[in-house]
Amino acid sequence: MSPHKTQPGNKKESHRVVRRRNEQAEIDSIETKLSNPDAFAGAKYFNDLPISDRTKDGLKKGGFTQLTEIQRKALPLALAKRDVLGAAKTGSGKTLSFLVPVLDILYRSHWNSSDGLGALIISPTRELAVQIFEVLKKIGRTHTFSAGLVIGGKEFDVEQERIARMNILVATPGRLLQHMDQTVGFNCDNLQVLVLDEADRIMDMGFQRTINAVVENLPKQRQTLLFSATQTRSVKDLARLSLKDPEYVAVHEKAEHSTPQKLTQHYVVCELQDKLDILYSFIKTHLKNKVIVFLSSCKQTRFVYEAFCKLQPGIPIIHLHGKQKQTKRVDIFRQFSHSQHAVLFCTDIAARGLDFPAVDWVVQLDCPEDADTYIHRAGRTARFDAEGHALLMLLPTEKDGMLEELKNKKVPIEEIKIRADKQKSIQTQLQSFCFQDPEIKYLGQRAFVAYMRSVYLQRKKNIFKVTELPADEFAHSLGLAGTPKIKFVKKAEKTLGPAKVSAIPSSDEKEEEKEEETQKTKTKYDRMFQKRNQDILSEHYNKLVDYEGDKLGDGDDDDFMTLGRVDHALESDSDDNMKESKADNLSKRQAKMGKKELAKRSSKGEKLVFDEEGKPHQLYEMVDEADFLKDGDAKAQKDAFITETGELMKTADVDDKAMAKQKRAEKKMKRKMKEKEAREMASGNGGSDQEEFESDDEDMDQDSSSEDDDDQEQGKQQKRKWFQKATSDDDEEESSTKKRVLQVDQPETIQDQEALALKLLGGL
Ligand SMILES: Nc1ncnc2c1ncn2[C@@H]1O[C@H](COP(=O)(O)OP(=O)(O)OP(=O)(O)O)[C@@H](O)[C@H]1O
Repeated sequence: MSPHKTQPGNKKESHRVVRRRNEQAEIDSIETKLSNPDAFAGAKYFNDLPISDRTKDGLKKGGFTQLTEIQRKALPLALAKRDVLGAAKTGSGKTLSFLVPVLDILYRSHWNSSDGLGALIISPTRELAVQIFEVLKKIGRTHTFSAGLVIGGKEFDVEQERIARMNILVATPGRLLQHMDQTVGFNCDNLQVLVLDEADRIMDMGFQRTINAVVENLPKQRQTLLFSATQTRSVKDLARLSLKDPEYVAVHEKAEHSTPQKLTQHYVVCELQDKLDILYSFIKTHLKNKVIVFLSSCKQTRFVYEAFCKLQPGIPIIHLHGKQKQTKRVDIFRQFSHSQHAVLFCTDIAARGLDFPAVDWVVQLDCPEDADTYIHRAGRTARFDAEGHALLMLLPTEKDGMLEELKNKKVPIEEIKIRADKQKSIQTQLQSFCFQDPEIKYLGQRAFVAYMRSVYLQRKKNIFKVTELPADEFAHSLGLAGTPKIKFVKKAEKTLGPAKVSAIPSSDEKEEEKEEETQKTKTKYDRMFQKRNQDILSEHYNKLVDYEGDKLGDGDDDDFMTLGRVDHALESDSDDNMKESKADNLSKRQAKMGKKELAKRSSKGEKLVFDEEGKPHQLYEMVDEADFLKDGDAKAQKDAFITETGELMKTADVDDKAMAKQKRAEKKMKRKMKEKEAREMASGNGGSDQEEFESDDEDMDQDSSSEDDDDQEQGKQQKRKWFQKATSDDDEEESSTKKRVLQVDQPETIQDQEALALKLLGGL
């Protein structure tokens, strides 16, 4: 029992009163100790610090006993209600450096549900917010605060309902501001603590204005804690705006290296076209490891994921990128966290802050944009006091520039060579995947363009040299038969091997040029395949067109480069398909022409026979003359054929006419029914219940689709994602939505988590 605790003095004193008195004594004692926070500079354990028994209990239950360096330095100051600007290496324990003060400061203020919002934690990404929320749940379950996640990706009005009741919120900037603007009853006037986590990333992601607007809505009299892994200028700017006389806590500033001590770091210099072979060989030799592979775009991530799944290397493969639905991303985060051996292909969405336990290797397949991004990516392994390895793949053209950057940032990294005998080529397999599966080929093309684009867009031109990339070889290494044509929207005209790069001179002219380009690239096949109902290939092609359409919304890849012409070898395919297209697939032009005119213009049908090699021949070429004459002379055979075919056509014509008549009758009937209903409505009788119900359903569909519009992958409503596996995102989504309706015991979605957290943390 703590020294400040007392027993009930007399029977009339309720346990509640005693508890209150004990709590107050504990709080008084803590406050006294915190009048000199420097006295705790040498603390080793959480128990040595002046924090509440409840928080200590939560920390113990969460498995946290010993302090990390940043915690030792930042906690006494933050607990003493000072503004803190904290900077420490990745994986050094910054999260607890602000969560412990948040809980304890509210506790010391006797915060309860009627006091409203007491602490606000802002994180740049949803994943990170979820992660912070989970740690909060872990250590905060001994308190009685209510806590919520405000990260978008779920219904705004549901959040609106709950947000006003929360004591602690973990939020992403955009969604938070939306609530500040639109949610009546969301009041931050009492806010005690504001936390800005991953401040460097908040700034990198362009949230400066949003944060400024959020801060404007907060009371000036508050405590602010700002944490960051790197101390950039923009972080200092942010600190100037939001902190008051802050205490600077930069624990690793004087350290020899900026990366964790137990992180072993290597780089390998290789050609672009060899990267996937090296990656595959690496994975095959690390099957008993947990590996994260960073790529530079969502499209590459998807392609490499799909292709490697098909290669079946013998280890679970998952992928994470910004185009996945929020729930899917959270699922993947959990799945990888709980895996012992797995490979995660991902974009930089997973580079900062995410805390996957026990990652053995971080492989940077594509060069990071700068040394800070390298440090963040590599920091996904060797966290806390664990060991880890990082491997960076550099192109010969990237080597000097990137190594110089890393040296300046105090990153100790050494070169290793790949043993040629250990390297296995997967190019033939990728080629055959692309050949057999147009979807893989399509993904490969997109990956190619996305990679080129990402290199082109890099700011550091001394490292990233797009014109020196071996475009053809790279395309082949992805399994593509030809190099997709790409266009840069930029001043100078450049050519990448045979891949033509056309130019758009200035932003003013951009739109015009774009239009022109669109006109130019509309070949016969473009036009033909835009008619959705033609054939399978057209559907495949339409996806390309659809995704090009996506570009406005997704802002990811394609507004800078586009696939000018698609390497499908479509010509013969499409001609055949056109021949086979049925009458109801006629183009508008053909339909206008009328059947008779069309019949006049079109050539007569020919009967062809295919030889063993698949080559077509006229019928007579394949028949021996003697055999042919057995059935009578040529003229007689011709007459018999015409009579027989004529009869068949007559029958077919009768059937067609009967069918057309029936359709007309059905149409007429429908029209009459509609007219009748309209008359009834006008005379005051509403439509049937059934109809009302159906139209409600339609609205619901529309709502649910718009709810997902942050996710470009969804593309067309109701349309199955073409690149998915049998257990697709859609299926999972659907089942998780169903689950949401049911009472859940185990938290599976963010809502479940929140509900659980409410139970655990709060007494609403
Ligand atoms: N005192 C502690 N005792 C044991 N484990 C700890 C302690 N503090 C933090 N950890 C663990 O160390 C890991 C890294 O912590 P955390 O995510 O807070 O680091 P970070 O500094 O925020 O990293 P990043 O900059 O990458 O976000 C987590 O798994 C966390 O559970």
